[in-house]
Amino acid sequence: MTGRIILILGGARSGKSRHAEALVEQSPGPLAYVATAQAFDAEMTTRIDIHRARRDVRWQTHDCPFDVAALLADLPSAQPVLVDCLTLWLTNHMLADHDLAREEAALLAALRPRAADLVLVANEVGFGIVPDNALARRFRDCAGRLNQAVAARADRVILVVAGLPLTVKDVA
Ligand SMILES: Nc1nc2c(ncn2[C@@H]2O[C@H](COP(=O)(O)OP(=O)(O)OP(=O)(O)O)[C@@H](O)[C@H]2O)c(=O)[nH]1
Repeated sequence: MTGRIILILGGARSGKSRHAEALVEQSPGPLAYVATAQAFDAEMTTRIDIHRARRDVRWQTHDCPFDVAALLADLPSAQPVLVDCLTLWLTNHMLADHDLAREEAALLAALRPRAADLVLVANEVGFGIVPDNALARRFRDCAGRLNQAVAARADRVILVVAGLPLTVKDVA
């Protein structure tokens, strides 16, 4: 059986992570949680602790702020994987001044069909007003382009709004 590639989009606190976790938890464990967040301050540490506490023993956590492509290649194809989230992964590379085109190409190449589902979470950041500084505008544009590229490769794309999932792409 071939797993699906599923992209879950949503705004901050939209419930996208919880929806993604519930989706992956439908598969038998062990389940891989690929965390791209870096805890630079106490607030982020608390957020991460809350996430860790709600994951049960089926989950194996991999902290991976940068090389998600290499990790995906290493994880067993039959293991369900959740990557949370691509927007923080992009932020990490932008702040480190890495070659975004190269990193994105490697990530997209790693989105190959696997035996189990691969679920990716990303923020939809483009709904607000035009940011007033160049870095924020670049980030918004890069995030939007990345979401489009991942969505093009995904079998299913779900937009989570106020905790409610709306399927916007479903290749049967
Ligand atoms: N480093 C690390 N990060 C984690 C871990 N568990 C969760 N995270 C990160 O926590 C982030 C989600 O934080 P939140 O601020 O709660 O999510 P949100 O996007 O605002 O809210 P939702 O839309 O409801 O998911 C994700 O990007 C994960 O990478 C972990 O074990 N380690």
